[in-house]
Amino acid sequence: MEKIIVRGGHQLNGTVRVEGAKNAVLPVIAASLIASEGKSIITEVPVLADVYTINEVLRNMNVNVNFDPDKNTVEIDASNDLTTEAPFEYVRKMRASVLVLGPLLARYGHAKVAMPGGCAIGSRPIDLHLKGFEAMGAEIHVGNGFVEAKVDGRLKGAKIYLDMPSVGATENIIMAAALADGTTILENCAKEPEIVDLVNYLNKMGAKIVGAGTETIRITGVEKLHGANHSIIPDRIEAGTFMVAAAITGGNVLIENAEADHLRSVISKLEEMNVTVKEENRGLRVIGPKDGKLKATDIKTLPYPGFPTDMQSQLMALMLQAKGTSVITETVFENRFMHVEEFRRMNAKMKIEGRSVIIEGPSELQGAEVAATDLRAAAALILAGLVSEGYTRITELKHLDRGYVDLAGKLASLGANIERVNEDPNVLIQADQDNKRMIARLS
Ligand SMILES: CC(=O)N[C@H]1[C@@H](OP(=O)(O)OP(=O)(O)OC[C@H]2O[C@@H](n3ccc(=O)[nH]c3=O)[C@H](O)[C@@H]2O)O[C@H](CO)[C@@H](O)[C@@H]1O
Ligand SMILES: C=C(OP(=O)(O)O)C(=O)O
Repeated sequence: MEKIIVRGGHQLNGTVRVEGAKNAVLPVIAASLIASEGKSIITEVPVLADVYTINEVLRNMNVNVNFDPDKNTVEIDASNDLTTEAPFEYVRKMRASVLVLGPLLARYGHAKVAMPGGCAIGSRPIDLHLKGFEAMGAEIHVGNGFVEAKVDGRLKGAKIYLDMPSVGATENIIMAAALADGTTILENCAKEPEIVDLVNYLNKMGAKIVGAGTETIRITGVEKLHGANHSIIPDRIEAGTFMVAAAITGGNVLIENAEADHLRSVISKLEEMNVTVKEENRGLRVIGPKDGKLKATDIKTLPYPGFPTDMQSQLMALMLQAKGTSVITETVFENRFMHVEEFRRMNAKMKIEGRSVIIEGPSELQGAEVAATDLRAAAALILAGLVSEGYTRITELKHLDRGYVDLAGKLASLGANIERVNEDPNVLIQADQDNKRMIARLS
């Protein structure tokens, strides 16, 4: 079994570079399906398990996908005749597989994708995606574990109001509307930077879309789209994770390629907590409090530009070190507190009250064996391990690998005492022997 083992107590210093954004590259690769001619070359592609999965989804549909992980590029040629199905084996691994629905429906008038189930952070339905397609004239059929969308001829432009600004629904509806007959006006849509990145790519492919990054997006349908070259924006959540790593260890880290404008809510909370954040030419410099004293604060997760739910668990790790009472309220997902139990195993003092977690800090964190419950929980447990007494062992790394490129290696390059190991689960090791072995390996 693979584990990450962290020995707490090391300050982080130096420079680290963030990769292209997972949540931008997945819709961009899905959108490449729409191009009936030409080739797309996508650069700044992070080498993540999710990128391998979306590439497989496309290959399974007869798209030529050529991923060069050494160059961080993906070349995509979707000009073949494609099949229009995404089976459960992919959707189960990665919910973002549902993002092929919009592009396939736009290009072929048909798409069949396994229904995504719930996941560790909530039930995550796709009703808003489907309502949008229906408003454009598609017939939706849900049965036998699949959702199938069909339209005779082209979709029709429509006025669509989203009940909530869902990121995935905004992306799927924009992609479907790109080839619709007429204009689609999408209101109350998501404003995340990843939406803007997707729209920039679609416009390079020949689409006519305005308003991305605002509440209303206007899509004038065109007859066809072609391949285009595009560079993925930096990952604001990976950047935010390193910001917390610097802050929690009282270090001084330059996070290259971090985009300050995408991180305003995170920067503002860190500053409230007594962390210094400086904008530099190459990125963001984050310096932990000189007196070592982090201040308690409250956060409420919200759609962009509010505080991102994908940074909630990392901030929770930081709040555990802050003096006083901090409150985190999760409003985006119904059940994104699974990591609280794992933090408690590390001696964290906190309680859940409805959609909020109340944290009494600072907690004297102790190393323990903990399991990642989702991707950001994995990162948060590693962050807590950086300041815990003794060794923290984090398992279930499949979650981490979906969204972070070599997080352990990058933290080690900044001075963390951290290692990824492959341990045989059949060998039972006494705690003291285990510790001796680790001391030999890490010190
Ligand atoms: C690949 C990707 O980009 N993933 C991000 C995307 O996920 P994703 O696109 O799945 O998130 P959404 O914005 O759609 O979900 C937000 C909320 O809306 C609800 N909802 C959504 C769609 C729908 O049809 N009906 C419905 O009720 C969801 O259950 C959730 O409670 O945005 C989330 C919110 O910022 C992030 O945490 C994810 O990292
Ligand atoms: C929840 C996340 O991703 P996904 O929507 O791909 O599950 C995330 O990136 O934290």
